[in-house]
Amino acid sequence: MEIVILKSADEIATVVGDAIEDLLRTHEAPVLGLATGSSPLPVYRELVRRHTEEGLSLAHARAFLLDEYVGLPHGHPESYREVIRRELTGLVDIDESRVQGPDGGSDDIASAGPRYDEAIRAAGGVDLQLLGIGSDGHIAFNEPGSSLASRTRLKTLTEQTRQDNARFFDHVDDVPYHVLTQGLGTIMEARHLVLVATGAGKAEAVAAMVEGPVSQLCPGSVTQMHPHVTVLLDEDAAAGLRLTDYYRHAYAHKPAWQGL
Ligand SMILES: N[C@@H]1[C@@H](O)[C@H](O)[C@@H](COP(=O)(O)O)O[C@@H]1O
Repeated sequence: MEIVILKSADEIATVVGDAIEDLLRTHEAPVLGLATGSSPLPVYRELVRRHTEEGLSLAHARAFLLDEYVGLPHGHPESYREVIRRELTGLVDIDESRVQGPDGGSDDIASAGPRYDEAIRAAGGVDLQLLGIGSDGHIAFNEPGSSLASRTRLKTLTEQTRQDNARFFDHVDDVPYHVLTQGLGTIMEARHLVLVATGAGKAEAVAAMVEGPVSQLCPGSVTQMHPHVTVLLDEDAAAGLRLTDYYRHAYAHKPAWQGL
């Protein structure tokens, strides 16, 4: 696991933007894993900027979302599929048919998860998966207690997550109780995990994820078992870590050929 501590969310967006640009320029059929929440937004703004100002193309890419609310009507402005359209895919040159999320509006939620995992597999798997982390250590919508081997399936949100996400809705009562989320096992199959966390509110979750035990109590900690993980933090989000001197030292001496 590589820990990169930078000064600001904009600096993080530049570094992640470089990694995504490299993937887009070097792969014929790149598959991106997209996350929602506020943490990846600066990265999306940077990709839109590179597309608009520098001609970076996403037309040959495919994209899969991490998760989706269950029960919101198709096209609901806070459904994650709509959020991604608004923040990224509708602003660049990727055709919307190449962007897929778990079908939270399906009449058959029980089979929607396995179907989604199959779609990711059929596309060749995710090359680069963007991730954020919830204040309780969840990634995607895998709440504490999630099986570390889980596949895409229905989960029930904790009340804390419903409260955290209430800011996007008129009222907390409007936040769905259920979601369809890629499982931790599904996420772990992506070839490169890129997790972004900023702000003091994430410091505790980041410390548990990076330096705590691998445990379903902190679902993000499963990423310690992945061979290629990059965690990008600002100073506030890194404040609870113990090995920061080493992380900075290693990044300062990183061989250029390694990329992210
Ligand atoms: N399902 C999403 C997660 O993918 C995201 O990581 C988390 C944190 O969001 P934020 O980045 O806004 O703190 O929110 C939601 O629960």
